[in-house]
Amino acid sequence: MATDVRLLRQDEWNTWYDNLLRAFGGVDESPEERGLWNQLSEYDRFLGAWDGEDCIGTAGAFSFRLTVPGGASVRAAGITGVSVAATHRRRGVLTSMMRRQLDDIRSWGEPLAVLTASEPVIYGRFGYGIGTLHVNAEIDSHRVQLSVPPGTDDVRLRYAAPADVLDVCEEVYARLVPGRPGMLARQPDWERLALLDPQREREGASPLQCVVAERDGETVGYTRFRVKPDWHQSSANGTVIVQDLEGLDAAACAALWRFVLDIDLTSRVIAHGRPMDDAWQYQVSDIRRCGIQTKDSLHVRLVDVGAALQARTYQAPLDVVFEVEDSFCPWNEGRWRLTGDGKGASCARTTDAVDLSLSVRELGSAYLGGISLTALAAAGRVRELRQGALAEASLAFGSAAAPWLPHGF
Ligand SMILES: CC(=O)SCCNC(=O)CCNC(=O)[C@H](O)C(C)(C)COP(=O)(O)OP(=O)(O)OC[C@H]1O[C@@H](n2cnc3c(N)ncnc32)[C@H](O)[C@@H]1OP(=O)(O)O
Repeated sequence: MATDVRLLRQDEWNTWYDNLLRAFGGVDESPEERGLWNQLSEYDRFLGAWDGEDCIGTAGAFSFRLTVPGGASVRAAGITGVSVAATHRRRGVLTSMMRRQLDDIRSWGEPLAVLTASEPVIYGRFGYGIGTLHVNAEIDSHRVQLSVPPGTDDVRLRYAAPADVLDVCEEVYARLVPGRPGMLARQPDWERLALLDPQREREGASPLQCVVAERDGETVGYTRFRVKPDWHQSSANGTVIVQDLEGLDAAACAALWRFVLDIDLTSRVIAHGRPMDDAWQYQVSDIRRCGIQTKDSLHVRLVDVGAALQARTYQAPLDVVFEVEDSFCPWNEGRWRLTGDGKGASCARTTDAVDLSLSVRELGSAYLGGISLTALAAAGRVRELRQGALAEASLAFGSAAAPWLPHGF
């Protein structure tokens, strides 16, 4: 079969998108949702695979900026919309698209590629490693109390229509981005995604609601959520489904968490995709009643090992030589000396003796500071060739704030 992988043309978008939706089950989207994704598509970075006239593969790469440890905002391709028609699966179409895409990303000078995976098994072979985890919580709010920090009672909460306060919520979001690796600087129109309120996702819940947190007239946080009433049992047992909850400080966050946990006629709070170090976990009276699970979130690929490793800073001084294996992007293969500290880093080719041997996938996992090199070594995926190098690198690669991707793409 001759498959043609090429840039998507604007007049092909509807066909391309129908193929993508079908690969995910074929459920329709509202015109508003579809229109927004159309608008966000970047034609010079989106690929289609064609078998004659038929679109049989899709893949895109948004032009993101990703916060890395130290706070720099680094160019990163946000891989999206990957699909292959079920009629053409397991014949190498995805592999051809990944080949073209990673070559393109390299030619654009972007050191990183990131994605969220429908199935984590797909992307390791292309050099992606799990770089962030997140928490999914289902909290029994009748059994869990929150002990809040000083200042929480000074935070004023008020309801507002989500669209009416979008600008102030975005200001809060923008202030949080540099402080947490894994967050994405907002690109034009991406803020509208948070307001999409598809009927199919409500499953009996209310339209999106919003509460902003204010102090001295300034917005210091917000939450967007839905409420799903449940009158079927002897008492009301509704559920609060949190979409976003962000605060600029501990008191603002605590006020918002206390609010969602205390809404009358509800007994459960579902909050998925939360940071691993979300503070409420250390404020609740009974963590076992919070139904906590962890899940892989952002998968990270170092497209240019040298540029990526020197774009971040390191928690402790380090000077290590890595031997990197990268069969899919062989330009990364070989020895790299990384020296750095909390102020900056440099990473260059070397012929010096190797300290640590690993594949580019492990570097992707460790890159944002969420998965430790020590843990990867314990799993047999990093080899230490100079005693002490593993502890040194593992400490240096860490991050004070757990890396977190706040939304999918
Ligand atoms: C970032 C995102 O957009 S994530 C979304 C990914 N898309 C989806 O999940 C939609 C539904 N699935 C699909 O569209 C397709 O099955 C895809 C895109 C996952 C795979 O496309 P294919 O063209 O079949 O992949 P391809 O033939 O290139 O496979 C390459 C290798 O990966 C393996 N592979 C691919 N998909 C899977 C999978 N879902 N599970 C296990 N192995 C897989 C293949 O077996 C093959 O292995 P091999 O090299 O050892 O033989």
